[in-house]
Amino acid sequence: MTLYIENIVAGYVEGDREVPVLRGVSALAPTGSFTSVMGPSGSGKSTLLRCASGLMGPSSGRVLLDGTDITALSGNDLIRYRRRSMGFVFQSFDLLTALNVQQNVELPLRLDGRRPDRRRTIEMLDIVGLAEFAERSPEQLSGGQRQRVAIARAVVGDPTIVFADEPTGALDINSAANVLRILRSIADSGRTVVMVTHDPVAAATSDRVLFLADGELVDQLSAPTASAVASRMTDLVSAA
Ligand SMILES: Nc1ncnc2c1ncn2[C@@H]1O[C@H](COP(=O)(O)OP(=O)(O)OP(=O)(O)O)[C@@H](O)[C@H]1O
Repeated sequence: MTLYIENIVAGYVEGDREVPVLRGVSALAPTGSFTSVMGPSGSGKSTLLRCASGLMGPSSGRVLLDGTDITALSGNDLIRYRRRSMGFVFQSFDLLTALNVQQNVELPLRLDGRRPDRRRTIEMLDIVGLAEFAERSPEQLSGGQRQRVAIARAVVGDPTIVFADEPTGALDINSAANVLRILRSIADSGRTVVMVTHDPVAAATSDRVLFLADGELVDQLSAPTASAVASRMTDLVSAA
């Protein structure tokens, strides 16, 4: 699924004034591509991801997914669209401890009124190397394992686009590498992946890096290497 963000302006209301965050951002993520979003703290990365995934409405601009303008969808249509087409992975995993691993993975399907197929759930858990953990509580898993469960949950509904907000932020180097390898393979299987990260090594697994500064897209890097990403970030932070 091709994501096209067109001239997004967005902010937050604080008291009686609107604080601007994104000041006209346009970007393209083609089908099957893996895009990273980087930038100094507070530059608007998470806000961009929220707008791109319909979690937050921009004050102007459009978000087109294969030509569908999701900013024009309302209420239930937007919820349904998000449940059918999108997968989400967050830094904090957000697994429910009252459910076991299998039930956590199946939750998005149940929320969408779909009947989970245990074979498919186990297949998803197998992809992230956790098939034998299906009956466990998330509390019995390490951080890296929890994040892999969250990825299985993100892809169980066969989304066409996956959004990840600092998916490796809470992980050690080995677990992070594992999670990045899985995200890379999700993109290689034809889904679009968009990831916010602070880590140049993580960004280097993607096809393209978008650099935000103060709510504007200031640079892009294709076929990134960790050192090229790190040097652009250093430039951005010293310019801020
Ligand atoms: N819910 C909110 N209400 C008000 N202001 C917010 C809210 N969320 C974010 N902001 C503000 O919007 C700006 C951009 O935040 P955002 O989380 O998009 O930045 P970021 O680049 O992802 O930052 P970080 O790297 O620190 O996570 C910040 O100044 C932040 O304080």
